Amino acid sequence: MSAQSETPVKRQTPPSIRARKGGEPIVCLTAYDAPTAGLLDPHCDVLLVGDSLGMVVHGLPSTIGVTMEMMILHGQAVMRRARQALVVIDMPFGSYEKSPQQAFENASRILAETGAQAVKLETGAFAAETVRFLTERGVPVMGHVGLRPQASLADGGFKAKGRSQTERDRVLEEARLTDEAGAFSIVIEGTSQDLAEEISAAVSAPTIGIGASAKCDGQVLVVNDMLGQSDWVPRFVKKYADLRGLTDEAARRFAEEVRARSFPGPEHVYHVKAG
Ligand SMILES: Nc1nc(=O)c2c([nH]1)NC[C@@H]1CN(c3ccc(C(=O)N[C@@H](CCC(=O)O)C(=O)O)cc3)CN21
Ligand SMILES: CC(C)C(=O)C(=O)O
Repeated sequence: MSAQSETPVKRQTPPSIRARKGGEPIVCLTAYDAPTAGLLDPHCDVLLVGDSLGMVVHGLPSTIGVTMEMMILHGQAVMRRARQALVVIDMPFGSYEKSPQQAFENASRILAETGAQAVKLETGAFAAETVRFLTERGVPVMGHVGLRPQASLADGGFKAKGRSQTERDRVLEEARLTDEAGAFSIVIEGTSQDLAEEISAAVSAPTIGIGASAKCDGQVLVVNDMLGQSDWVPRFVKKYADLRGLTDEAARRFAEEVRARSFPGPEHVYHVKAG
């Protein structure tokens, strides 16, 4: 091999992520566009094209209005820059609930049109049959239990889970069913630490927490939230940067310089000789 040739990168796979159960924590962030995917890829095991993009990128009030077309378009953008991370794409509300067949049609379309390696489904008890149908047919599935944003209409908002024993038992059962149906990993969102710990111990798939404590096999956050770019964040978010502050200050300085006619300067002007 010549010195110039690029070393081929080995990409994470559903089995390589599954093998991380109880081992080195799985690092996951959401990504919705190509440049962000390129910046995050060297640091992450998994990049999730979450349906949170409806709220974070498109300004929708919830994830209910997100479409297959939106997921595919953003999935394609992320796949153009993700090199070694496993890329997982959310199935939007309405694309998988009707039947396992409907789920397979839409999941296979997402995989074929984006080149991503797996899909994620919010897995209430009803979804166990669907997860099995997909995994048996070659579609790697990430499950998602606890606070399920696509259930926000039925729940009356985004509600953390695990407050009553009945609710704890139900979420634990949903995680067990998702695991038995063959999911290669399971997101646990918005639960008490006890419940997250109990689920993580009960399932064979690695769990990836968001607002579910450190007692999971990995962690995920919405990238715009951890960069300090969102105007509102759930309380489980830690901000690692202040992009709102940086953006506001940069826009303010640009406006000031345009109004003062000090931008553009001589170095930003084309000097084309006449003739
Ligand atoms: N920007 C953003 N970040 C996210 O993490 C995120 C989204 N959007 N959109 C999709 C889902 C929705 N998520 C949410 C949305 C709201 C709460 C929330 O309001 N939590 C309350 C506690 C609710 C309760 O009392 O049970 C909180 O105070 O954080 C939590 C997760 C997580 N996901
Ligand atoms: C918050 C993560 C887990 C998610 O499901 C999303 O980004 O939609």
